[in-house]
Amino acid sequence: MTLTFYKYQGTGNDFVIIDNRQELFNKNDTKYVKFLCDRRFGIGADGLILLENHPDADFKMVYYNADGNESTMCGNGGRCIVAFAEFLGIFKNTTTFYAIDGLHHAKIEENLIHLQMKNVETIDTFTTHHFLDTGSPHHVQFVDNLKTFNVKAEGEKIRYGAPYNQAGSNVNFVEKINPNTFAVRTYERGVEDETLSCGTGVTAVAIAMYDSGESASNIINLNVEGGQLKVSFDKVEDTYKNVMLIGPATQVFKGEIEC
Ligand SMILES: N[C@@H](CCC[C@H](N)C(=O)O)C(=O)O
Repeated sequence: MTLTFYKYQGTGNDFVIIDNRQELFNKNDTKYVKFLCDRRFGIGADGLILLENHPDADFKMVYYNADGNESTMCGNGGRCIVAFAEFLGIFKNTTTFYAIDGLHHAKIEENLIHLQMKNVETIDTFTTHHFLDTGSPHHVQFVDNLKTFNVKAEGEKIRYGAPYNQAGSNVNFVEKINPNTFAVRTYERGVEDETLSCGTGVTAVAIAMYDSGESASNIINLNVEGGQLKVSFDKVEDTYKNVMLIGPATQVFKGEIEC
């Protein structure tokens, strides 16, 4: 049997995406998902996404990390699946879909995907870092010389260390470029390496920078290794609402693989 797949990337965070509306994909085969994401023996990706039917929305997103395990929300994957759903003709202009963290609204304007992320109420602030959940858990920490920083080695120590331990956290290292712009490099849990971009990660960085007074702007530019993203939000009392992750998402190729 052959499996048809699509490859997408959003600022260099890359995904295998499969139209699973007929529910033919075996969702419990962790080893097979890991194989599809393997860059040497499989197709190669940071994660795999299934597009499925949902009774109350245009579609449902199911996300797996490259290690083969289903995980929490993926912001760049969310932007890519919106582009894929539009390509399939599921919607025009605006859409709503379900992901593991609830309902998301999205639109496509001038080739950019605007994805509404979940509200953020809690930000834990420490002397060295911030921790918050933007759909996935994120540790946010300033470093000097981000360009030459060893993201994999330092990220791995934090991801597996206390208080995160085995459950882990994604780890974002940040440098301020100007009051509205931050450079970010992310170590991703479940990929267990640096990726070129992390959507929930830059969302966490933008909110943490505003919350800690590093930025007074509610529209923040994020420079990641794979390109540029924007995050906007409104702070209403103590909650960050209307959180939007904005950036490109591109179909790279379509293929078939034996399964
Ligand atoms: N690439 C992602 C985050 C994916 C989830 C993460 N690896 C986790 O398991 O927490 C993004 O763009 O948000």
